[in-house]
Amino acid sequence: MEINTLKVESSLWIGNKRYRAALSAWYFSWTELDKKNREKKTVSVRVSEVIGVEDGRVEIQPQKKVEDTDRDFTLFYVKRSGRGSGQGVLWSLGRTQFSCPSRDLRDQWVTQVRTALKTHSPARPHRLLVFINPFGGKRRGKQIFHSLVAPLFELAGISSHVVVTERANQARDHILKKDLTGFDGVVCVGGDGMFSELLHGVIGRTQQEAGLSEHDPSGVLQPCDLHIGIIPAGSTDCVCFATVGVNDPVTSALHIIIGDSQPLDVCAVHHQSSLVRYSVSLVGYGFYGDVLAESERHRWMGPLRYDYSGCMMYLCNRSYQGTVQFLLADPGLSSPRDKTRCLSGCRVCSESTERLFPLSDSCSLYSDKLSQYSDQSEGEWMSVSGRFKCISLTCMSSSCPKSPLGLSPSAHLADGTGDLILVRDTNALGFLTYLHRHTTSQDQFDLPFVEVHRVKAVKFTLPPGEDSGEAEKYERSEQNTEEEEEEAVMEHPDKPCVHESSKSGSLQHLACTAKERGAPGKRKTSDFLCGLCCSKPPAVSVWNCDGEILPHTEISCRVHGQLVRLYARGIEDEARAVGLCEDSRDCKGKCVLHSR
Ligand SMILES: Nc1ncnc2c1ncn2[C@@H]1O[C@H](COP(=O)(O)OP(=O)(O)OP(=O)(O)O)[C@@H](O)[C@H]1O
Repeated sequence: MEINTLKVESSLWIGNKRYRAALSAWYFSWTELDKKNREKKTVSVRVSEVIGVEDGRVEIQPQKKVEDTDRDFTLFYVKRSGRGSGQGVLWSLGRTQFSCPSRDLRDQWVTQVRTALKTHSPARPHRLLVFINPFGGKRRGKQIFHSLVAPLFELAGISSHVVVTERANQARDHILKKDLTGFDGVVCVGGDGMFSELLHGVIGRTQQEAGLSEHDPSGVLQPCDLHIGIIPAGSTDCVCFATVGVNDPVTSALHIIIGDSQPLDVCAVHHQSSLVRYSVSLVGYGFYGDVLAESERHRWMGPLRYDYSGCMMYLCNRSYQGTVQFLLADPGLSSPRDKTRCLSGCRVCSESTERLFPLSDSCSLYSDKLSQYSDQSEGEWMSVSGRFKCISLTCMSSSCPKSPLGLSPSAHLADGTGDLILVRDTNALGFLTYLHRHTTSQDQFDLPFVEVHRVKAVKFTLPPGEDSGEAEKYERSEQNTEEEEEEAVMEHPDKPCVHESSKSGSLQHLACTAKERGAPGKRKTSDFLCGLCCSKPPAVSVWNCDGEILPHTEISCRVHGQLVRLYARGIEDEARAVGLCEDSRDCKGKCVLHSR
């Protein structure tokens, strides 16, 4: 079998220790030998996780240094360097310098490793379009890219075209309008807002090219070939956290280099027959909408604004009336309460690929765009009416550092479904219990006022007679305080704001307007406090769609299975990732995958 075919095998030295090294199609392994030729520990690196090989003794960090000796070569590879603050495994750049007995042998090793990389890692990107938001997070995007990421890309032979954005939506517009021939993927250096720009650009462009309308709420969308990479550099990096397991620029860069590919479900949100926005993590009404709206008024607080606004909105103790209709997913496939986790190599997601794209061959996964829903009947629509503290739809667990298991711990990244969580009106203590359970491993769905459903589509309507234009009114009432806005803009002149009139761009207008409302201590908070703190609570909330406020209250959502692909592999199970070599016939179980 090819797996056992050795490309090259010889004695090599690391320092003054002798090793028996072997390169097969899938692994580069080296075993320390003692003076009596007895084997000691073996280190084994998957060829797919080799970043590059260089002649001589090479260092790239903190600065590139090359000592061009003719019997040495340096191997760079993915090294698992422990657990991050979340669920996932931190990656760093492993480096080992080998010495050969002769120059010929050195050249043979280098050539064979490079050939193995070409043959067995075909999905690696060669050319990337990188967008850096210089204002994201702590404004370290440029520094993060140039000091941590660019040297890795260079080592791996990836050429990158870098665009430092000068305005909101520049990245989205660039992807929608410019010639992208030759690019294998697009990368953002920023937070969830930047990711969302790339998501909208990539999906929009793909639909344009396929001649499909994004505005039909029940239409099928063409899955996107262009991969998206995320280098986390924002104040919220939830999508990166949920798809890689850690928020670490080096880990993400290494996933991009080796061409990891994680399909992702996307929820399309429509109002009547217009696309409003795409979401991958949260579409939330009630509490989560109110917290976002409130937090936008306190941007000057930085990331603390979310905690502050969460407390304020909790104290307000609001609830809202409405009707939620939902289309159930097949309960035989998985359930939001089955206590499973969607980890790297998830069985439910990989079986979903076959179910969502049954006519595709493995080389061209998305060759038949219409296969996705062709064999599915719509299924059964259910309806729930009442008063809700919050309504959330999430296409992924939405785990984040504050909630390591997330909004829906058993949600899948790529099974073509979302989890709908309905939290009915309850007393303040009950709701606090629900919220608190997100920060522990206790089951937040095991409460009498909470229900969760795995769904393919959702519709929300207000009670008859309720004004469906309330979200717009909510916005307009905010615009009345123009003087205060001007002051806020004066205080944050470096956050330019672009107002747009296109359908999807209108959201940016809303978000921008909210961003402009940052003046501390000048706002009449009484409009927003209710329940415990004020007399007239609002009848209608707003929708929070991946951190943006939607301009409509009555919306419909449909999950599009595996619509985009990220340079990621889902959350790695540490035990499996750093475990024994899978090639047990070669190493007889003694081999450890990469040193730590
Ligand atoms: N040059 C720019 N100037 C102003 N805004 C920009 C610029 N480039 C991108 N943006 C916008 O800034 C928003 C926030 O960016 P990003 O997500 O990278 O950072 P963040 O700190 O995580 O954001 P947030 O403020 O939402 O927490 C995005 O919605 C993006 O559209």
